[in-house]
Amino acid sequence: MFSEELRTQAAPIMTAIHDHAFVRGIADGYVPREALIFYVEQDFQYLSEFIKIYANAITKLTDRNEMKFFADSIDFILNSEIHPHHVFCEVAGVEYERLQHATPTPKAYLYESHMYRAADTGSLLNILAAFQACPWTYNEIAKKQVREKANTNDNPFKSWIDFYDNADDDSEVSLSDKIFEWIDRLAENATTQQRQQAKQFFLKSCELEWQFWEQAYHQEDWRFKDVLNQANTL
Ligand SMILES: Cc1ncc(C[n+]2csc(CCO)c2C)c(N)n1
Repeated sequence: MFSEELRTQAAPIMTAIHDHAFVRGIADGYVPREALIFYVEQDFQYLSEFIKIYANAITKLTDRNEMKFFADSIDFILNSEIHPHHVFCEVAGVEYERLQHATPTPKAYLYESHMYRAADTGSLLNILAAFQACPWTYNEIAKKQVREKANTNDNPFKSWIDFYDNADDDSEVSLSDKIFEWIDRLAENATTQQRQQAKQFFLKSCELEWQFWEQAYHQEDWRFKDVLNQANTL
């Protein structure tokens, strides 16, 4: 199965995500305040682009069920995905509204551009492969933390963990499992070259998920951020 190949090849990246200091911090109940703020600022920007890319993907579909999947995903990001941001803001003691005007950092910009590049190929297989790192890695993080019983009442991130553990639990099959099934159906009719391209999109997105945690933990920004910000005011 193609999706098994994807999971197997992404395993070292998934392990590094589980072991990342930010992700361990969520399980342990402590993440430095600056890291939380940086994450929310960048994730807000990233998710706004994500919505636009999903909307763009709908234009490539003819099947109503498939359209519904992307429409539901847009609804989820707009209306539900703000909850985990509120959790981080509460722990950091900052107002969410104050974090909604950041300039995308190099890694956020790279991840967004990577998704647009997948969309530009016009291939639904590439789009789903590039998207899939997002629900897959978050669901894996949450499932592992629930198995480790990290979501105790005294963990300030309890509701973050529960959110990503339950987010796709309204049916037996999780959202990321459904996307993997969809990827498998498309891969059956794809050439070896098309499958390789989709795999590249998936694996790079997985690395970019790791990079997203990393940049927030170390607050990695543009070296000449002041120049960029100044240009906005002129
Ligand atoms: C960098 C980054 N990656 C993944 C998510 C989580 N996430 C965003 S949308 C979605 C499901 C809908 O497709 C999930 C699980 C995030 N917030 N930020």
